[in-house]
Amino acid sequence: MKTLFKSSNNTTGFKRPCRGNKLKLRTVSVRSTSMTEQVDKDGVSIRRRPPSGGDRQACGPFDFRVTGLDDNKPRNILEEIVWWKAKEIDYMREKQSLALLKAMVNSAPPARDFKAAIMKKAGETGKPGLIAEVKKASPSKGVIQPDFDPVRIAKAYEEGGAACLSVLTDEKFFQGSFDNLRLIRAAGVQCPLLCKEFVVEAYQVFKGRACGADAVLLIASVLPNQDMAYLMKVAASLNMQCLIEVHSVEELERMLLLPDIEKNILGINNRDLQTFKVDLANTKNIMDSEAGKQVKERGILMVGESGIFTPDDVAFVQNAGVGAILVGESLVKQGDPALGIKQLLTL
Ligand SMILES: O=C(O)c1ccccc1NCC(=O)[C@H](O)[C@H](O)COP(=O)(O)O
Repeated sequence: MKTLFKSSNNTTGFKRPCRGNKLKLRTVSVRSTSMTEQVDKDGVSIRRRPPSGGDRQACGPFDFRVTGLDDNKPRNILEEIVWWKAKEIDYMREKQSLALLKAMVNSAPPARDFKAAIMKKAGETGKPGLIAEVKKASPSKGVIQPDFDPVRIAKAYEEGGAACLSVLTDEKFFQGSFDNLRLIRAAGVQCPLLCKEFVVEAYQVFKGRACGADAVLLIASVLPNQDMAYLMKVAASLNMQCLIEVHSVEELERMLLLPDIEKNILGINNRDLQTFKVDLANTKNIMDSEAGKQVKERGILMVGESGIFTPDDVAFVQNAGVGAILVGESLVKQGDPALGIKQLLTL
């Protein structure tokens, strides 16, 4: 895929131009307001790296700055996050090799069944299975919970009736960490854990498993089908499941072409990452589409993600056809997150 190099002053760059250079416009009409976004030939809207490489380039022993890189800025927050990941993974790999992670994975307790935990809870309560998110901060809201103790919050979520937990591991944009995953698992929390990371490489999946994750997030706007299928295989080889996130009908159609999609879970994100606007109608519109009907016929478990604050919101996405919900902000900011879950799900 990509070929990273270190230049003479140790900055990181890319030898190959971004495949996202050949972009076309697509009108996404599933939201209440239609919007236009750029997608490449694989249907991917997020460019994985700056189109002209890093701001410094290397050629043999020389190192030079490329000027006039007007399109070399991230177009939205997801692009900014993904571009940062290349550097972050390099740094992580220097501190902890893949070989070391593999050894940790081999001696880790087995992964738990994420999907089964959701279905079990949903069956018991008649409500969508809750994936409660351990989230300190976000690019859209800044710090959400200043008094952030990940283990206390995770235990409260479990006590309140969450089926599974989502643990944000991104440090720069969400103030999360892989350590939080490890600490929550080590504290004896029984709910299966989702590694909520912006995955672009297999290394991150191994890292998540080594820290105790049972499932991992993969985002359709970031990963073309070939990469998605590869990362799903990596996760399956570690007995992990994937939460595959879409935000449009087109992305859902593309994901439905993937082998073994039924063994995993599909999520619809209600947050528009260009504007940060959250609209629960995104879940309904996608579920009402032809692709949404196929999802129901094929019995694929769907998750409504983001912007769920009230029992009415839960009812709205449940009526739209999802079997699970992913909730962060509305629970994590409460003094008593266990009570927050009971009130949200009216248990
Ligand atoms: O939450 C953000 O601001 C955000 C920005 C950029 C990329 C992803 C983002 N959120 C990730 C999520 O999917 C949410 O944390 C998750 O769905 C929970 O959402 P919420 O209940 O609204 O906190």
